[in-house]
Amino acid sequence: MGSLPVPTTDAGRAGLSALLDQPERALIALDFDGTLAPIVPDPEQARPHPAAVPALARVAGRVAVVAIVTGRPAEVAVRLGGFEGHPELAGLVVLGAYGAERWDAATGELSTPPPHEGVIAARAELPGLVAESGAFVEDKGNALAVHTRRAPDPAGAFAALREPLAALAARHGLAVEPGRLVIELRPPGSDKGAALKALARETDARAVLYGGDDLGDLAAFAAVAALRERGVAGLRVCSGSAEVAELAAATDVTVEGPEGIADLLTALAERFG
Ligand SMILES: O=P(O)(O)OC[C@H]1O[C@H](O[C@H]2O[C@H](CO)[C@@H](O)[C@H](O)[C@H]2O)[C@H](O)[C@@H](O)[C@@H]1O
Repeated sequence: MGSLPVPTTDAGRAGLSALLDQPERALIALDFDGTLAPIVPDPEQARPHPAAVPALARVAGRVAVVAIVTGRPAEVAVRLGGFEGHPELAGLVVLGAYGAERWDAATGELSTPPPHEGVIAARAELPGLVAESGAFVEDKGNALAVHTRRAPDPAGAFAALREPLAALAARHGLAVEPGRLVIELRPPGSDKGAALKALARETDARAVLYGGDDLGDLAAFAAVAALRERGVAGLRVCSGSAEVAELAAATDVTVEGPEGIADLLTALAERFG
C-alpha cells in the first residue's frame, strides 16, 4: 500500500483525517497543467501523467465529486485529459477558464461566457508586441496566453513582457494572470477560489482537497482556508516544482509534481478501499 504524505499543518492533518473518515462527503479538485499533467514545452502536447487519470477514476468512485479547476478552456482540458466518455469519471466536473466555464461529464453540457471585447482588441495588438521576444501566443478563444518557455531566454522574455502586457490588459479591461513562463490576458471576474467555493457549496462538501502548482492556484488555496473557517475540513496540496517557490507557504503538504499527485490519489484510493 502506498504511503500518504503527512501534512505539515494541524489544519491539513485534520483535513486529511476528515477525507479518510467521510470520503462520501468529500470534494477532490485538481488543477490540470503541472498538477495532473507534467509541464511540457508545447501546451498542445500536455497530457495527464499516465498514473493520474486511473488514480483519479478510482477515487471518483468513493468521493462526492471530483473536479478539474484549470486556466484552460474547459473543452480543451476535457480533450487533453481524455475525460469524455470515461466510464469511471461519469460525475467529473471541469471548471475551465479560471471558473468562467463549466463542463459536466454527467450531461456533456458545456457552458461558456460570451466573448469579451477586450480579448478581441488585445488579440490584434499582441503579435507586434511579442514579436522580438521569441514568445508565442496561445489563443484560447476568450483569453490569450503569452508563453516564453520556448523563447531563447525564457526568464528574460517573461520579465521584459510583464509591463507591456500589463499595460495592454489595462487598456482593454482585462486581467493579467502570470504563471509558469506564461502571462495570460483574460476577462476579469472569475478565479479558481470563487469557483472552488461555489462547487463546495453546491455539493455540500464536508471536506475539500485542492491540488495545484502555480500562482493561479493561490486563490483556490485561499478558498480552502476560508472554507475551514466555516467548518469545512480542507487539505491544500502543492504539486511541487523548482519553478514556483511561493506555494509552499500557502499549502499543507508538498508532493513531487504530477507523479506525486498520482501517488497521493492512488494512496487515497487504497485507503478508501
Ligand atoms: O490552471 P492550469 O491547468 O495549470 O493551466 C494554466 C496554464 O497552463 C498551461 O501552460 C502551462 O503548461 C504548459 C504545458 O505544459 C507549459 O508549456 C507552460 O509553460 C505552462 O505555463 C496552458 O498552456 C495555459 O493556457 C494555462 O492557462
